[in-house]
Amino acid sequence: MYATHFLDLPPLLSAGGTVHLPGSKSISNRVLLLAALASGTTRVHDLLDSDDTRVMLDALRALGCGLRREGPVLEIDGLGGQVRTAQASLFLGNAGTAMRPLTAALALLGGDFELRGVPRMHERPIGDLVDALVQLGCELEYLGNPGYPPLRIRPVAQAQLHLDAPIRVRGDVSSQFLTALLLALPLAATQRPIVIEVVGELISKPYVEITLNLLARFGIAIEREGWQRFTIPAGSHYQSPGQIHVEADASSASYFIALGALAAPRAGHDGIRIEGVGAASIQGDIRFVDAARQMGAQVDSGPNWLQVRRGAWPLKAIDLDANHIPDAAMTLAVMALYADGPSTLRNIASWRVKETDRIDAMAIELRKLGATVEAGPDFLRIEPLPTGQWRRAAIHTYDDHRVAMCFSLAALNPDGLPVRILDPKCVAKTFPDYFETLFEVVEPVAVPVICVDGPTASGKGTLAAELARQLGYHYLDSGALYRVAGLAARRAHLALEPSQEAAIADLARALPLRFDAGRVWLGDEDISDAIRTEAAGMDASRVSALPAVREALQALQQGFRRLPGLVADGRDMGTVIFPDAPLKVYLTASAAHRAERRHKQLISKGISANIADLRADLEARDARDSSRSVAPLKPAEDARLLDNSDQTAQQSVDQVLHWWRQVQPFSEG
Ligand SMILES: O=C(O)C1=C[C@@H](OP(=O)(O)O)[C@@H](O)[C@H](O)C1
Ligand SMILES: C=C(OP(=O)(O)O)C(=O)O
Repeated sequence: MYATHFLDLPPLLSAGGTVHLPGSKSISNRVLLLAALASGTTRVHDLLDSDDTRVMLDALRALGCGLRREGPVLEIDGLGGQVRTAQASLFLGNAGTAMRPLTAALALLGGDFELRGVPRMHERPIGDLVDALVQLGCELEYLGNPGYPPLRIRPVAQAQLHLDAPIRVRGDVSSQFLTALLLALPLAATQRPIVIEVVGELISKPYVEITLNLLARFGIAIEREGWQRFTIPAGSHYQSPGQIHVEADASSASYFIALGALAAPRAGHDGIRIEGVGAASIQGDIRFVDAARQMGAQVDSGPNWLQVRRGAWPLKAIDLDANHIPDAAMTLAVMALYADGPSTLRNIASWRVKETDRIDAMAIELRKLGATVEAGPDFLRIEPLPTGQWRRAAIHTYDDHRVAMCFSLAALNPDGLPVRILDPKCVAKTFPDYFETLFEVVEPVAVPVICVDGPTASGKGTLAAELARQLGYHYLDSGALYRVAGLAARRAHLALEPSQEAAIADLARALPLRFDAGRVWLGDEDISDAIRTEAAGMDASRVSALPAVREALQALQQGFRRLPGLVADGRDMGTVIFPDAPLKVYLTASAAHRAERRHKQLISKGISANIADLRADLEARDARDSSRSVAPLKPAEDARLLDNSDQTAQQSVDQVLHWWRQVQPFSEG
């Protein structure tokens, strides 16, 4: 997951390959609750691991539920209708699928509970569900604004519940209120049937189908008359199915279906293949496939896979009542930019009460890209965005995973512009590795590289590693490669001189080298410390003067250029290895400053050193590095010079980030 302030997506050229998507949020959280309420142990396969499921798991654990991980399987010991903890304060993040169903279940289970979430959760309505539960005789109290979490639940005896009359619940704000009652009321239906009546038009109906389907898997067969009346038969009790598999998330699939529809085919691939969800899905969002086809996508499917290829191009505009696919329809709003006319998404009022006001958020951010958008109380109308009119935008994501994921598709724009996604970690709600998964199947126009070259002890490593951290980019410490080559050559008893050039180059080419969490590995050995000695530095300088060794290491270094970008530090990054890098920095400091820094570094490691000697060594090394015939140490012609003699590390980082903003500007407004 990218936990950076922003993630810059370079313009994308094409896409192709296979993605395995994480489990469905809607299925995962329903299964967790049902397994917790049931008698017996349930083994859940392929459960989604994300913020929304984590808050549900934490809540179940707090209620006394036994949870065990066995590799990819989670084992849940059901509570059999009895909570083991009669008092708890539960934090449910921004998970509607945890807050709403747990409210109903806990109101019926009996106990003293507080349910809270993130600030936005306290703006998401729950009044219709609370009204239904109060009608039933449950005791709930608002701790903040009436109609919204946080909530306090107090115990009531089952005998006090009014189960004779139908329980009426509004269905036009969120289907999760009905889902919550359906999931929880079997707790009270042991003696008599319970009837639920929906007031008003039920929205997001396919989510109620998921609920009914999973209840059936846990032994509860709900009878329904249309979408208005649901009966939970007398004698209902949750029975664990033993094992249950969670399908991949169909809403998450929408971004990859769209990718297949939008992107030019990638050489050597036949469109995008999505594994884990397909035509046999119980998730309503699989119907996104119909909408994508209507826009021109070619989609083939099997029971649990989809294969998507670009069909009509540009896409065909769409006018759709998207009430049945409220989550996936956000993806259509970005696809509409690539259509042959204006597209309209209707009957989407519920977007206004989800992770953010999604109608406003989509309109604002689409306009930042240059689009003309009309936002109404329950619709969005989006004009296509012609070539030449796209703008570089920093997309505000409103802590809404879907805003972040759908706007990544703007990186396919025909104007070849990058897109900045602010706060990319918001995808953690349902798809923590979304961007990593995307990067596996897209081909960028070019992967951006920032080169930081300069003499020894100029602070390149510190600067480059920090830049990489802040940008979410990969990091290449090319100096380490030479150090490793030097170390390997020494260990192979090769003299570090031209007579052994070919042998050292062969060795370098086959180095089993790995950079992992700030450590350097050679095979199974952590050699991070061994390559950091002064002697290893001298050896690195020696082997790096051998042209055949440099050539052997070139391809290895260029292989580090992967999405979303690279910060490479060394001596010839800008001149030889990445000559097309959009930003090259040549970092220097006076020999006196560098000797002083090196001295401090050594002293802090308990190694005694003499500043004058260190300075003499540095100067000798500078002279050797800048006078060697191959790739001598010198600034690239287009490098920006940065003398950090009188700068703090932070000031250097800020300076380079300022240059990077000049090279790659984004409009925030
Ligand atoms: O029951 C569910 O799993 C969901 C129902 C839908 O909400 P609404 O019924 O509020 O539209 C959907 O947007 C949400 O992501 C998940
Ligand atoms: C609306 C969503 O979430 P929640 O389950 O919190 O309602 C969503 O995932 O798009």
